[in-house]
Amino acid sequence: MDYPELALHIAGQWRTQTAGGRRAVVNPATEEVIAQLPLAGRDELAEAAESARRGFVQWRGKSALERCNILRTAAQTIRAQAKTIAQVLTLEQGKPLAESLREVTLSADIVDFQAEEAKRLYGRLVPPRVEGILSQSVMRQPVGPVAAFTPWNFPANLPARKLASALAAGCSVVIKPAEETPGTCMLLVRAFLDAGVPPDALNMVCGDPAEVSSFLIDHPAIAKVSFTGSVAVGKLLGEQAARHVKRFTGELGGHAPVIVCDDADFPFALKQSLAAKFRNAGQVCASPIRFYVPRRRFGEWSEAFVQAARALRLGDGSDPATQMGPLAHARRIEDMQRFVDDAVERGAQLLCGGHRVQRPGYFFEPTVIANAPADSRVMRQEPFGPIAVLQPYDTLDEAIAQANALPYGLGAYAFTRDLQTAHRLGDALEAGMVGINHFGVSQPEMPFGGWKESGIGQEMGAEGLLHYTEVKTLTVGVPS
Ligand SMILES: NC(=O)c1ccc[n+]([C@@H]2O[C@H](COP(=O)([O-])OP(=O)(O)OC[C@H]3O[C@@H](n4cnc5c(N)ncnc54)[C@H](O)[C@@H]3O)[C@@H](O)[C@H]2O)c1
Ligand SMILES: O=S(=O)(O)c1ccc(CO)cc1
Repeated sequence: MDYPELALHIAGQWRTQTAGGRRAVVNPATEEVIAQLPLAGRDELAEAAESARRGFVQWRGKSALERCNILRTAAQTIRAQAKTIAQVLTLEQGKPLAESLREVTLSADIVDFQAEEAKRLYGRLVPPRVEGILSQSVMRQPVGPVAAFTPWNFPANLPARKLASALAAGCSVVIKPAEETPGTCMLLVRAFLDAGVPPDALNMVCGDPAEVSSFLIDHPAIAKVSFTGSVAVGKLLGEQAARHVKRFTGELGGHAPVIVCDDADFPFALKQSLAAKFRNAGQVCASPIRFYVPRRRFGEWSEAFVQAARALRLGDGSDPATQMGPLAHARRIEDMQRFVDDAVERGAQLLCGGHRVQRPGYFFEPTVIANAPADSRVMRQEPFGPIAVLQPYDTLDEAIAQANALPYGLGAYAFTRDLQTAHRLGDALEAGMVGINHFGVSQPEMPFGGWKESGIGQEMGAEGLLHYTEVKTLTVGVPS
């Protein structure tokens, strides 16, 4: 598999020689260096922001239909190149190739959906309350140049969400993908530019994350900030944006509960839960973490869960036999170990896993913990890895209270065969996305976003586009 030569896109040029030095990109399955990433210096960041300012004027001047057609062409290119992009994604991020392929084709679907939504950015005509007014309208206009920051867990999907919505709304973008996984984003950016997005309307930079985000958020050309990543960093960037009263969307961390009801179809719930838990090695913001299981069926659930977790085949994502790949980088391994050790020290039971796999690559065993005390770190912070926590409960009220007890609210799930219980849980669970009897809450047509500390705003769906717009009212009176 080939990994491309990396370049940044600044002020209409692809640049391989930049002022900020270079950083190695590593294959997490082998720990081998696969490329050198050029990093932007401050002058180049300023060039990118100024370029976005010019690009905004050009891009917002195009009709919605024109923008739609260009974005749909980009989606076609992404689909046509899906296999190549997926291979690059697996090389830099580690997930199994089939997962990468699905992610890339879904990214094309996200672009298509937002492209079509561009044509439906409707306004309203409001009857005037005084005489002499010809029209009183409410409209949506693009917010302006956007600074977008995406992490390494979905190197195609997360840039696609931001680029599709921002560009569909008529905004220009400076995107900073994670330095661990820049190749996939570079191929997406290329697809948009080849499709006809003006070169100044789409810049891609990399560098030191804190320096780049700080520089761009403060830069006067930037009107909106969109960030996906941890709650801690989201708060920092949100605060910085707020100081300039700049618009901010944050897709932050979660700590998703799963309530398995007494009446659930256990084999079905188990199969779905295992697939959702260990997909992308658990590095998914809406990944299920806390499984609440009726006490009388706890042993049955735990045994089956552990057996299936132990049976997972770990390996290089490019091997078709691999079911779970490595973690994205070395820091994640250290963090997993801290979560496990802390839980065990505080009295939780380690049912399986809990250690780094002794082989090259950042592999961590699928890990199952039971009866973790509420003050253990794994019950308070997102592990963002292959760790599941199994907790018994006595009443559904108690399970709901525990599910809602954390200051996060991204995904929440439940399994039940009873329609009334399904609706009760759908109403009671405090999360932006609730899945009953399934985990597929991330769809191009549906808004994706968190409650509480899990975020602000949504991406995808019709709502996703609105966050890249400002409301303007226009009142036209009779000339004299
Ligand atoms: N919501 C998500 O999809 C998502 C994705 C990746 C990581 N995370 C969270 O991040 C935690 C730690 O991940 P990590 O070990 O890579 O740590 P990290 O905080 O160093 O990096 C996480 C991501 O945020 C970016 N980032 C970090 N500081 C930034 C800043 N000041 N400005 C702009 N971007 C910045 C990084 O480039 C990376 O993409 C995870 O436990 C998880 O909670 C969340
Ligand atoms: O693969 S998807 O289910 O579409 C998905 C889910 C969550 C996230 C955010 O971490 C990205 C993609």
